[in-house]
Amino acid sequence: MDPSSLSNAHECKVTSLKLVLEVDFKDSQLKGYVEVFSQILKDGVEYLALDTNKLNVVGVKDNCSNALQWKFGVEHEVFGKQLLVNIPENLRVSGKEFSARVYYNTTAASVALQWLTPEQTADKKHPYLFSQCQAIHARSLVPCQDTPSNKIKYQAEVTVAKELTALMSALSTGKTEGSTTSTYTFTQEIPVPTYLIAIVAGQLESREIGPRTKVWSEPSMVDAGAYEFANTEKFIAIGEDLLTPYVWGRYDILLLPPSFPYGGMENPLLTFVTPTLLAGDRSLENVVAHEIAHSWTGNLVTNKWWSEFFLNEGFTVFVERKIISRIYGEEMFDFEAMNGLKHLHDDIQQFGDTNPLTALKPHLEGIDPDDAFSSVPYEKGFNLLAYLQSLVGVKEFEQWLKLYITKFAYQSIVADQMKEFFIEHFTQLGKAQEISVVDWDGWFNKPGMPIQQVHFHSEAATKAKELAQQWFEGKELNQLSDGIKNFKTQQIILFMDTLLTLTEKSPLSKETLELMDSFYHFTQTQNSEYKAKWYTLCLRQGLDRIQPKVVEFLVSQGRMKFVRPLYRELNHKNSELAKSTFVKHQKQYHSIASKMVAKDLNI
Ligand SMILES: CC/C=C\C/C=C\C[C@@H](O)/C=C/C=C/C=C\[C@@H](O)CCCC(=O)O
Ligand SMILES: [Zn+2]
Repeated sequence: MDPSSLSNAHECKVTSLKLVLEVDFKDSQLKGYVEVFSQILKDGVEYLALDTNKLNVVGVKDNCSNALQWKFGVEHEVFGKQLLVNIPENLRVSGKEFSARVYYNTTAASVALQWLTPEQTADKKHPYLFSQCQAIHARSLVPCQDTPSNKIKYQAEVTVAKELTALMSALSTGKTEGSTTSTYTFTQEIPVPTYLIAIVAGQLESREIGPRTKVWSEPSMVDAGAYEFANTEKFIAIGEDLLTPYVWGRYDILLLPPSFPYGGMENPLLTFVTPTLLAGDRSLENVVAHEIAHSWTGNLVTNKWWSEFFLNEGFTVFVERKIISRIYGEEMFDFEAMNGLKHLHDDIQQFGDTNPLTALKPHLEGIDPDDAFSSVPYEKGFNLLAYLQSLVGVKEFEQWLKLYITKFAYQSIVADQMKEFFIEHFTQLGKAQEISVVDWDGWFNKPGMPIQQVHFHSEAATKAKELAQQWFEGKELNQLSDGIKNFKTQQIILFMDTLLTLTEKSPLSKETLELMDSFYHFTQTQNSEYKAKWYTLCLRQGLDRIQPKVVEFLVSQGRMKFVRPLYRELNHKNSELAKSTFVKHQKQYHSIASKMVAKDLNI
């Protein structure tokens, strides 16, 4: 049973949803109904239990428009409350089908949704709505069995003001025009977990960038997006070559307003991405490779519970790095692995290395998945796969990965199924001895850094680290003016990251930082990754002139990867400024980001 859901998919399983919703910007709510189609799995089951969170339910009817009895369960602060729909007695038989139409509206407290005023958008002309359902927020968008263990098909009819466009993580099937509104229809025929339901409504334009790909965004950003993500088709083709054919049909990208709280979200057919990826030189495109990789790992083979999240993310990081290294050279795999280890190390320090949440398979009973989120499932998960690959060989492991996708596609699985399939496959290939050294229990359940390590090697990474070491030691600094001249973006990021680690205990002088800035012009950068790291370095070393730039960055975007650590750093140096900035701008962040920053600042 999924500890993060209050639903009863094991007794009465929802098979599909039909959403009929109006996007009401005046009252900031979605309103209408959802038709819930389910199948009875257990004789005598009395209720269909759906997850809801901060939804207002108006009534429930059966498919002949007769009222059905319903009630709410007790409210849980994190998990919301059950909507219990009474199943008519004659249908309480295993194998029977039951459908219920729930009339409802979302509320201002529905966490999944962010409603932006025109002023909060890039173009400032029209309001904008977007959703973020992972991990357990779909229940604040629609009553549903909000557990990744259950996959459903969905259809939708969404009505918006005529000047706006609605899109979903589903195939667009049509648009009908009324006098002041348009109604868009969608269908998602491949069963998906509810965390992959997504909706957006706003003034949207698109540019075609490949045979199955458009970039969508507000008009002022769409050309920049089309340029930045031009390699999308190459990434999909490599994904297909590495794994199996791409089954979703289209792969479109939605470039969101700056408050989108994540780098990207793998909503099927319509990846959501942050505009902080717009570096102008495609240097942050690995996020798109990552989201594309989810088309297989996560969206086809899905973690059954959130405690198995590394099956989504660790596998996806692994495939992302395979894709990137096929284009930019094999060394990139090790380079990114080294970079990733640094982030893993930082997050484990932040949580504490005996913290149970740093285990690959944490226990999440009673825990808000947003609180458990870190780079652990991403990077420790990646390291497990890199380690397994090192035992059996690259070709053999890639072959196994294809078979893994083929075997578990369309299912939700747990780590033990992956483990058993790995052992079975390589035992059959005569590699039982090679794989007998794997400490599965240690990998899955021990907190802290990986217990069995892989040796990664990259010249490019070594150069970046050496330059950081030179600055740290402070010898012949005047000769370092060209230090990053031939560096790729990822090397500059690693250079800064290494400096951040080196200076944890022994800071650089302000003069040294100023010299570095005069050489490398980091304060002027438009690259969001450089900004985040440079500002952290300056704040830590007490270079106070950076504080206004930090505030400017904090209020110009809401990606948690940047705002959470930077608010924490600013809070150490200037708590008054951190807190007042957050309080003043809190409303412009997505509520997930706002919730997490408020916790970080103890507000
Ligand atoms: C073991 C961890 C337990 C539960 C985590 C499950 C879900 C976490 C939830 O809070 C949602 C996460 C959504 C992530 C979406 C995209 C990320 O891959 C983005 C990574 C950071 C970034 O680049 O901005
Ligand atoms: Zn991911």
